[in-house]
Amino acid sequence: MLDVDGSAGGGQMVRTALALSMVTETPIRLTNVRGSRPTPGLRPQHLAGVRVSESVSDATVSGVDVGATELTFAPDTVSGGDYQYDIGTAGSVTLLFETLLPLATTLDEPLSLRATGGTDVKWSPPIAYYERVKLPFLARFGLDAETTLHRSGFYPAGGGRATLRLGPSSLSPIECTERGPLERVTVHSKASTSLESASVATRQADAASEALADDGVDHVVTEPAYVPSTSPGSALLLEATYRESLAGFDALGERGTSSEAVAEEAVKSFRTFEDTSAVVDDHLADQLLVFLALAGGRIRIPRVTPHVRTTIDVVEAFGGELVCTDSPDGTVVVEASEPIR
Ligand SMILES: Nc1ncnc2c1ncn2[C@@H]1O[C@H](COP(=O)(O)OP(=O)(O)OP(=O)(O)O)[C@@H](O)[C@H]1O
Repeated sequence: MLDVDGSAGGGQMVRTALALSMVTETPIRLTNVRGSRPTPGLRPQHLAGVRVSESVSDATVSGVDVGATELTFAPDTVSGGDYQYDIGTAGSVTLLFETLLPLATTLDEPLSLRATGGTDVKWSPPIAYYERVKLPFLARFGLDAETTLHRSGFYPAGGGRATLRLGPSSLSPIECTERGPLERVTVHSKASTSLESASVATRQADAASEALADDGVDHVVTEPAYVPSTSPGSALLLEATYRESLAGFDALGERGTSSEAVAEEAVKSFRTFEDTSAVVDDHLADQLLVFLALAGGRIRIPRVTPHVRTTIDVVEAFGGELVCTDSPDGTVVVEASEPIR
């Protein structure tokens, strides 16, 4: 049984360890789960990841409870088919998808997961980021995956629903060290129907469009959407298309924050990224590493964030090696010098 020490990180270490355990068919013992967080141990959204992984890989597990700081997970074979999971809170649906996404590389038949929870919640990829940035980027390297949004779910009630569908995939090496010129930015804005009278989605889109126009950035704005949801909320995504890459910059509305401030937050992240030569944004950077470790290749990321560091630690526990080389302009090239398997 492989020991994976989670003391340096949070939920992402749990998800990455589960995914690599299933892909490599390696039983694991996870210790010091979410050791660096103020409330260590499994939270409901991490428990969801373990439970779904248990179902799809017919795993034998022990120690799986909210608050558990140690658990064992011994997968059998991953089976395709249709699965469902209700996180029960506004816990992130996309982070639940994260646990299964790498399984596309090992599947013999399609797999789908219909999940209920938060689709646009803090500290996780909003569903539009998944649909417009992450999955299209990985599709370029052979990942067959798509998401369908059935209903948006915001904090605190959640109640959002989305389906992830995976097809058997064979990845080519992720070689991506130059992004090429910016071709355009696409602005996607949505808000709950209850916020339509305040024109929230429209104002977010207009403010983002104005700021991009001031910067002389070629951009298009998709029709602002008003969507049914249990709790009110709003989300904005700037999808930046470069000749060789995609990057995303998102922000969520919350009580006390103006629509214009939401736009400003997303535009500011885009401007910061534009000032670098990185190929992927800070979030895709850490989310891609598991695929880099499986497929091989090299990517240029903005910097080594704590999430990047701890994902590299998990990859190393599974026998892979990701080497970071600093570039003179401050970006970092991560190379899979030793892919897993
Ligand atoms: N705004 C965002 N857009 C895209 N991705 C995001 C965004 N915010 C966070 N992420 C991604 O979500 C993941 C969050 O992982 P993290 O381990 O912090 O979360 P967690 O499972 O909620 O656990 P914990 O509660 O321990 O922090 C990371 O991959 C991060 O890059």
